[in-house]
Amino acid sequence: MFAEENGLKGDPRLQHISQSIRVIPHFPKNGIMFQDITTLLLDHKAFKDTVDIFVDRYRDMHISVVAGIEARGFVFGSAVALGIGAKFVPLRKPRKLPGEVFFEKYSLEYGTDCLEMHVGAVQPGERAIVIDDLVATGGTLSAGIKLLGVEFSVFVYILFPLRHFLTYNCSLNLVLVPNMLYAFFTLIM
Ligand SMILES: O=P(O)(O)OC[C@H]1O[C@H](OP(=O)(O)OP(=O)(O)O)[C@H](O)[C@@H]1O
Ligand SMILES: Nc1ncnc2[nH]cnc12
Repeated sequence: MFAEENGLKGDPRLQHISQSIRVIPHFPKNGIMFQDITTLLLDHKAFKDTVDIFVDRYRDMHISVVAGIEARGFVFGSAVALGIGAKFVPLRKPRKLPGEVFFEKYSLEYGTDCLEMHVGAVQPGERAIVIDDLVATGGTLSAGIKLLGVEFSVFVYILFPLRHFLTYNCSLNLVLVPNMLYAFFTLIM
């Protein structure tokens, strides 16, 4: 579900947020159009509007877990968690979490990686949202969904503050995880 189709059509905040993202060609390697959200973070209004839109949407949905994907999902996810009154659970890159972990390996647009989550961070039946800045191949998001949903049978709502425009259609196919209930919400088409 896109923000524009969900009551935010014509909302000037969306265009401002979109314009605050810098695109850097050929980073970190040739052919990648890197969507740089650090410029959004420099713009207080764009950053606040981004968080507010997600807080307004998820505030009254009985969400008790916001899982943020390292590293950029931490920035947006922790702000949304505070706003809706949920706990924040970091989904981290390998060998960063000190306790016992569940893990999921995945492939990226420029390599392979793995996500880990602390055992005990989420309880069966909790409702969670997974937050990251964008989706490219969908590998990272898919790993995040599996970490939460399959292990704990949680309801998973997915939102991205941003998304990778060029490969979006491909991403949606790849992130579908069978036998799970989840919904997408994105800000920018
Ligand atoms: O849809 P995908 O192909 O999986 O790519 C999307 C992921 O790639 C980026 O993170 P990255 O792994 O570069 O790590 P970072 O946030 O630490 O920079 C981005 O923040 C997403 O997490
Ligand atoms: N094109 C892209 N821009 C920013 N982060 C990314 N992660 C994977 N692909 C990316």
